[in-house]
Amino acid sequence: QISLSSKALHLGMFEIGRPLGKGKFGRVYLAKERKTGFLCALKVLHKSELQEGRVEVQLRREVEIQSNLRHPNILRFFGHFHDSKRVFLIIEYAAQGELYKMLRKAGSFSEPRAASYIAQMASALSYLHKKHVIHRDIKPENILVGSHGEIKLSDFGWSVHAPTNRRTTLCGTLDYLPPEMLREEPHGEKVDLWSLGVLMYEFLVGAAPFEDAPRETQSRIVRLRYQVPDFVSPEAKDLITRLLRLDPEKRLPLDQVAEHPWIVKHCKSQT
Ligand SMILES: Nc1ncnc2c1ncn2[C@@H]1O[C@H](COP(=O)(O)OP(=O)(O)OP(=O)(O)O)[C@@H](O)[C@H]1O
Ligand SMILES: O=C(O)c1cc(-c2cccc(F)c2)nc2ccccc12
Ligand SMILES: [Mg+2]
Repeated sequence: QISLSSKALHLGMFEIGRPLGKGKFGRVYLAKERKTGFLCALKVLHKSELQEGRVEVQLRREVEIQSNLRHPNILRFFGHFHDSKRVFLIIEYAAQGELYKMLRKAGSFSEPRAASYIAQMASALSYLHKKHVIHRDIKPENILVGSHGEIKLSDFGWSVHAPTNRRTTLCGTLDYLPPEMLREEPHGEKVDLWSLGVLMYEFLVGAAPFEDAPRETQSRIVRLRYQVPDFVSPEAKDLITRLLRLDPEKRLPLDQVAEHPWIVKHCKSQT
């Protein structure tokens, strides 16, 4: 268990290893804490880029939110420090990398595998919502995989404390956006339930339910125009349809997701 006091934090503490990936604002490296040999990921962000991107406030919020989260399916945030040019984030190393890459390689996931992931996501989201944190950017790209194949929700750059009608100039895909966010209306935790339904669909089908050209995607979302292929089991289809509801209040609550027959059937741990 790594315990880093912010005083003692500086780059010298770490042996920098291979690059793990590159995000919009930062490169991420494998790092080893010299004293303990503890492996972690070091996200390096350049202050100049943060200022140009006008994302300083968002980064501070991401750091503030993630610092207080402790859950097996949420990527752990250990600390941060900065020098004159860069901000460094020390985060848990997800040894099996991106779920997105696994999904693209496999095409789609088996129902047992998808059910296990959805159960873990429901557990992470339930923890977050109890703290009135909404993630708002659930998608395969933001889910990493730990050394035992467990999933780790990451990327809290868009998370906020609910409720909010924060205007998000989202530049990523529209595929996961619920109708209320597309309409830039006030929204709450239930936006994550919609995205969980989109995620489940994409795990089982290999493509998102409203995937199309951007304008078509937008109109298909607000009209709830999607179809579930016949190879998807009736139980799985039932859960998808209970999450993809235009009215946020009608989306299946997380505790009922965990007890849904499709989840129970595939997940040993009934706890
Ligand atoms: N903790 C980690 N463990 C293992 N790999 C990681 C970790 N964090 C990031 N990576 C790798 O680095 C890539 C970029 O990291 P990350 O997604 O956090 O950047 P980002 O700023 O969120 O980029 P974007 O906003 O475009 O998603 C990830 O896609 C992943 O491949
Ligand atoms: O020079 C600074 O004081 C500075 C600090 C931080 C910062 C400090 C703690 C947490 C965090 F997420 C970010 N971010 C920056 C981004 C751009 C330019 C300067 C800074
Ligand atoms: Mg990311």
